[in-house]
Amino acid sequence: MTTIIDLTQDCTVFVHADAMESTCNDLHSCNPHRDVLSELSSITSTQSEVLDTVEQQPQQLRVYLRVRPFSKDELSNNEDQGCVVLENSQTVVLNAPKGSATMKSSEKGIGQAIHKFSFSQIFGPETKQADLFEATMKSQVCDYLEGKNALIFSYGVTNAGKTHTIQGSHKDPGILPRTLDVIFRHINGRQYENMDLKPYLGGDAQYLGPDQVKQERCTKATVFALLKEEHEPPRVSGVSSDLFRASTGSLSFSVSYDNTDNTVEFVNASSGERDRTQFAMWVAFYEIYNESVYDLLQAPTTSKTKRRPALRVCEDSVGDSYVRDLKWINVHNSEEACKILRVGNKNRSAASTKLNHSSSRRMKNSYIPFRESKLTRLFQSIFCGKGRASMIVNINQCASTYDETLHVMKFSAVAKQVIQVIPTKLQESFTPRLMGRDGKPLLRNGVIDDVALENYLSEEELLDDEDENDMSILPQEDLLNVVENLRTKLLAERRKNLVQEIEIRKEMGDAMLQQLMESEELRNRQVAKLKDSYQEKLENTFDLYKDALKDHAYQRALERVEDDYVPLDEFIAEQEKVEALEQKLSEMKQIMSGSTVGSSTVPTKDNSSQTESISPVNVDNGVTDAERCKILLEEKSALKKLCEQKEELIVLLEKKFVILNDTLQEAGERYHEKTSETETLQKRLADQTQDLERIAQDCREKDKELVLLKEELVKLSQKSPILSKPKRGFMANIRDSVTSPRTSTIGRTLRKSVRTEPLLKKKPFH
Ligand SMILES: Nc1ncnc2c1ncn2[C@@H]1O[C@H](COP(=O)(O)OP(=O)(O)OP(=O)(O)O)[C@@H](O)[C@H]1O
Repeated sequence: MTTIIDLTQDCTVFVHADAMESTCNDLHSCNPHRDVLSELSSITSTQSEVLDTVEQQPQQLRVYLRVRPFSKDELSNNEDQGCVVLENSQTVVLNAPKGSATMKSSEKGIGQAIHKFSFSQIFGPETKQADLFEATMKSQVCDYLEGKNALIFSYGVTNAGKTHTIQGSHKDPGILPRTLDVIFRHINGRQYENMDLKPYLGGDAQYLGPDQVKQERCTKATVFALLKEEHEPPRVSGVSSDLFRASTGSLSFSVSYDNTDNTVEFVNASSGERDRTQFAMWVAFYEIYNESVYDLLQAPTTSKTKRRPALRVCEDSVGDSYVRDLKWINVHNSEEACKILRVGNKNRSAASTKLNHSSSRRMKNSYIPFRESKLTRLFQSIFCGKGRASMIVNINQCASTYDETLHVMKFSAVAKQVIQVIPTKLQESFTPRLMGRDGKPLLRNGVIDDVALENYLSEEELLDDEDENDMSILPQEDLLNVVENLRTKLLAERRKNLVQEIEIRKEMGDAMLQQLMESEELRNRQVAKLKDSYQEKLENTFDLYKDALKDHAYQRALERVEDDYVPLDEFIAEQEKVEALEQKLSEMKQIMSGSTVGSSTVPTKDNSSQTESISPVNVDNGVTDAERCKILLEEKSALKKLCEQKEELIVLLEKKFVILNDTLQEAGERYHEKTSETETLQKRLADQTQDLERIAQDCREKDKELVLLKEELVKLSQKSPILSKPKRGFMANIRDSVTSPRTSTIGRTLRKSVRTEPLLKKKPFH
């Protein structure tokens, strides 16, 4: 199987080409489960004559670099800044241009501005398509025709030359049409015309019945019909004759499968064997987009809203991955193969146009780890040693895409490292077998192994949709059994799951309730604590404010008293003045009433003028009575005003007096309180002084007693020194304590007890 991939930024396109070799014997056997490859007889061909030295390296992955030339536009846009320098055929140096993120980082001391990479081989801008094919693909195509799997893929940023390298143009074909051309040149005249030998699962082939063959023909016609509306493009054959000259003149291949162990071995070509070999060539074309696999030979849906059906990736019995339900088309020449390529490209561009119109275009691609991607799964076996892989890294030399280019180079370096460390596995059996988890086949001699099946249908297996094995390889009856078994198991699993779910829900509910209650209680406790502390703080603050207000009011009252203070003498003098004036006023009123009574009988127009005219001219210091009266009236009103002011002042003062009185009273009360407290304390002090005196007195008495006792002791010891010796009683101790007070602890203790005991008995401290 050869797989050629165009690994673009957003999707990956695969073109599979499977060539199967077989003898003409047994080709019409219709048993689809026969291990057809084991029946293949040897085929002959001439062996490859020229092998590139680079390609002889035993690497799993060969990584080539192709640098495309600048376009005219790029040159006029100053994209040529010497970013890519080819040191030799295997080493390239990348120089970060000014303004690139790499240069900016290196200026900040992060990373470098110059990077060096080495490849299996580097192809510069001047490399022709034919030269690239010769140098990279020749030996791989040779291997493929010998029965080995091959994988070729390109990787690079957009506009780097991937499509040009893989597909090329009609005038300048890339490695895919060239490969097809070489293959068809090689199998020319030895093609197996019937369509009844078809690729099956990951790496097998199966015979088809007549109905299935009809179906295949119909499918092929349908696929080709998709191109009918197009103008027929110039035929590839015109170019392929050049190709033939360039690439196949000296090339010939041979391959043989051993009948017993299916190993592949080279067989020296002999013309007789070569004539008996026939080839059937099948191609498929699909893409992986956003981790979904789409068949590009499937006619696109006409509906604007309906999505393309995605295909599933399955594993066969030996663990080889394959795309299930993928369309394989039997092709007989490179023209047919290229038509398939055009159909796929057409469907691909139709799908991408539709995608651009639909909202799903704004869908963000989620990151899929390389190990778990569909791409890795599909080509795992090749990366693990069941074939050879080549990666062509495509780059442009533009300064504006330098950072992306550097990223591609780094990725390729890593990919090479990763793939090289995957251990090489031996070629495994091609027999399609479904293996259980314990490694035993599920089907032995057409009978299902119940134990193996039981193990196989483990819970995990049932639930894992992605990794399921393909049951379609079992016979129909067995399939029914498997389906029945699965149904029973599924029901049992569902029941079990339901019970488990109910239990888990209950457990979770209980746990949550418990947690809720606990947290509620904790919260209540915290709230109560907070409430208490706030209450306390509030009360303290309230007390503080109360005190502050009291002080303030008291201060204000004192200030006001000071402001409005009038000395008592002044006040009395003022009052006397007021009284004198009032008296004078009443006298004047009397005088006035007398004069008014005398003139009231005579009606006049103007009372005041009348009064003036008829009043006697009472000359006193030159002022008439009328004038005096007027003055007095004015004085009276002035005095009245003054009186009113003074009365207000008196009221105010009285109020202040009341306040002052209260304050004084309060102060007096406080003073009394303090005085009584002081008295109590003084009394207590006097009591304690008396106690002290009494104690001192006691001490003095005790001292006296002690002196007496000492004297007595001295006397006693002088009188009877012999008697004193054996008597080590109380008195002896006293003597000891007295004679050696510093050294005897007993003495000290005794003195202490003698001194304190009576005191304690007499009056205890309180
Ligand atoms: N080696 C080359 N020699 C001459 N022209 C080339 C070469 N490689 C690429 N080109 C031209 O550069 C342009 C971009 O190439 P191509 O379309 O193959 O890039 P790409 O990597 O497939 O881009 P995308 O990922 O966007 O499809 C095309 O016009 C192509 O013809």
